[in-house]
Amino acid sequence: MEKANSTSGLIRTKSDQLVETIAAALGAMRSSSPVSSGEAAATSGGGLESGGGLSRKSSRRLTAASPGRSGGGVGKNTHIRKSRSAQMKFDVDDLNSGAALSRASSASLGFSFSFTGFTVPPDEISDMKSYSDEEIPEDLEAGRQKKKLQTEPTLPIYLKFTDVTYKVVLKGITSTVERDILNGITGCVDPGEVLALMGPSGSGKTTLLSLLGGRVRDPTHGGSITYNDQPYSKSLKSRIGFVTQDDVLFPHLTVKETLTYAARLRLPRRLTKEEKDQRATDVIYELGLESCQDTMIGGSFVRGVSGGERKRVCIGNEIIINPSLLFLDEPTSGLDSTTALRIVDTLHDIAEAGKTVITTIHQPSSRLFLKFDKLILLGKGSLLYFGRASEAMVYFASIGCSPLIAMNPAEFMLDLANGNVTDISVPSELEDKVQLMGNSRAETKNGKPTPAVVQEYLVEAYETKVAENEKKKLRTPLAVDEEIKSKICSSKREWGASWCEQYSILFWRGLKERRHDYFSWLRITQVLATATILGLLWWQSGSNNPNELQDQAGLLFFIAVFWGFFPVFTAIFTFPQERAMLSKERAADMYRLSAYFVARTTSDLPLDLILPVLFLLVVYFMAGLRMNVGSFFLTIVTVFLCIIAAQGLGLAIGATLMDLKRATTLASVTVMTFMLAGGFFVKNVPVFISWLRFLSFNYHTYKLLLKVQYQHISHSINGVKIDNGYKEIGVLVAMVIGYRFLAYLSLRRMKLH
Ligand SMILES: Nc1ncnc2c1ncn2[C@@H]1O[C@H](COP(=O)(O)OP(=O)(O)OP(=O)(O)O)[C@@H](O)[C@H]1O
Repeated sequence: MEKANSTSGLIRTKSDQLVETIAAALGAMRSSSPVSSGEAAATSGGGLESGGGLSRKSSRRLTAASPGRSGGGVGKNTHIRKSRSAQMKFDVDDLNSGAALSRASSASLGFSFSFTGFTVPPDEISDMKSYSDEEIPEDLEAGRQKKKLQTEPTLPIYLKFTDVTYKVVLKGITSTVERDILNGITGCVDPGEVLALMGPSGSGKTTLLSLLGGRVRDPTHGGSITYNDQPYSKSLKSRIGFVTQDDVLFPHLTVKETLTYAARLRLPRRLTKEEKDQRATDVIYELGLESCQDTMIGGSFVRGVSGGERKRVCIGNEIIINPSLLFLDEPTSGLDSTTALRIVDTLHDIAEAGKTVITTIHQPSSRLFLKFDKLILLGKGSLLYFGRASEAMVYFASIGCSPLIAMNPAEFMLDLANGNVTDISVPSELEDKVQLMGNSRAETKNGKPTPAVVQEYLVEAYETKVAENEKKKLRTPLAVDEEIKSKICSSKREWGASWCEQYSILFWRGLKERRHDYFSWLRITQVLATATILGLLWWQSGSNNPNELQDQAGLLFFIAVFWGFFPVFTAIFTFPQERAMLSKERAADMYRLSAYFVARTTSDLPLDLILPVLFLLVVYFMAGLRMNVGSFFLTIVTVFLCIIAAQGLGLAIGATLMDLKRATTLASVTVMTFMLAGGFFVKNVPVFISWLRFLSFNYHTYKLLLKVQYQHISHSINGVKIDNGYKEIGVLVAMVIGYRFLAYLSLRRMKLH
């Protein structure tokens, strides 16, 4: 209480002291700001209610004085008192930045505007909710007591981008069209700042974010993007955190498992496993995920954590590496305003620790908007505003665009960027233009300019009034330490774990993620049911005469086909299904592709090998196949070889096509061809197509199974010659390796694309 009193005392004293300075500052501002003289004149009568234009420091002071964030005791109506007194608390810098102009221009429109959204009329103030200490909402209280993540200092990175352009080539049936996605975007962001990229859907936010985050290594983009005045290099990958728009997470892992595996893979090797696990725990507490840490992430078909929690896990996955630069693509989309606020608060804490944070945002609430330091407003790929978020309204007022009714600043700017000027005053310049042109190109039904005309005006206004100034500011050379320079320029990658550790982590992660598939009763029932039906159909079949032999050979051929067919169709899903995760993790240099590939292909083996054993245990004895241990064991080995070879083919098809529809089509044609060429249906294959047999794993498996069962009876069964079997084993082993190598190469190629 004492603290609160002394704080408000300080505020009063400071504001009193500032009163004189304000008048002088306003005078200075009138001459330096791009705002029209009429609006500047209004400033003097604007009053001091607005909090607009608060700098990062001062906006933080304002936040600190709001309920829930306040450390001191608060009494009845203190919320209002504090907000208002905090609004009184601005520096000369803030004034110079034009904060007062915002008030002036809005006051001139008959209402007073503040960056907390709307300024509430005095008679409504008494109705506003205030909090006593006991009443502080749980969520805010949790945020207040949130444990801060302790991390070592990171390399501060100053991100600068000048005249960034990007175009795509759209190939039609008859022609090729080039489409500009970004047209000369310029801006910068310092360590400790949060830059928001705002704009309507399709305005180019994600594209710009991806370019800045080094995710689009497309040489066709123009302009320059530098990190501490150095171009992008591979070593930056481990200093960049990138939270994508879609939550790419494993649905069956728990929150804790997800973050722990990320920590073990991504944190530097010098940290022990315990330290890495501790970091994961710290992040869980930092993001307030402790209550759901043992809950599965969930997905479309699995119930899991909530959308907000999932988003926080995605952020956790990136902040766990203590990145210097953190990029986020719409981290608050689809979340309620309190959860969104909590996420943006977290981003602020991250920035406060010296990191550079860039986030795209769709339609922030006014409370969220207040929290951004810098803002880029995009409209159809063009820059409509770059500068301090708190000065955006002042800027738009200066070019004659102001809200006519109380409006969330973000909503106002998005309307403008969309060219929608309903409830927005347009400059006389633009009105004149509409009247002069007076045609359908410039005018809509209600006499308002068309979106295209508004857009054109905004781009032009920014280019003529602000762009050059901003560019000059960017040109200020930044003193970069040589050591820092070398760290950024280095193209050496730093893996968080050795190859073997990566393999082991990925192997166990794969087992955990697919543990439900492993013990899927459906699969087990399917295999056992097929085995039982086969056993009944071939019940105690013999091999004493050619007819019996032919029947039994049919069973052996079916076994070869069955265990060639299933593995192909399960393996083709492997890489297409994990494509998003693989791209995300490889883009962050989490592991070597070879470690992932070997781990992914071996973590499925235990189940793939258990199922055929179960199958053969049923079929072998029910069908009365050759009764000795050696034959049973060799039958199992033969089926194993067939499974691993067929899996290789499935992996290769999946990895090459990376599209399930095309992959299943190709796989079904291939499997059918191999089955037909397998030596059971056609004995006299024409010479010109006989080579097809040698590609068929069914043929080699069938031959080996015949050899195991009947080598003591005959040298030729059912038209198939039985020899020593080495050739078949050699071909199957070559297929096991060859198809996998092909799959690996395809994955590498996918990365290059
Ligand atoms: N590779 C591409 N090929 C064709 N068009 C593209 C490509 N990449 C981006 N675009 C187009 O560029 C525009 C900007 O896309 P971008 O994803 O950056 O927009 P956005 O502002 O992030 O949108 P949203 O808010 O809806 O996510 C869109 O119209 C999109 O269709």
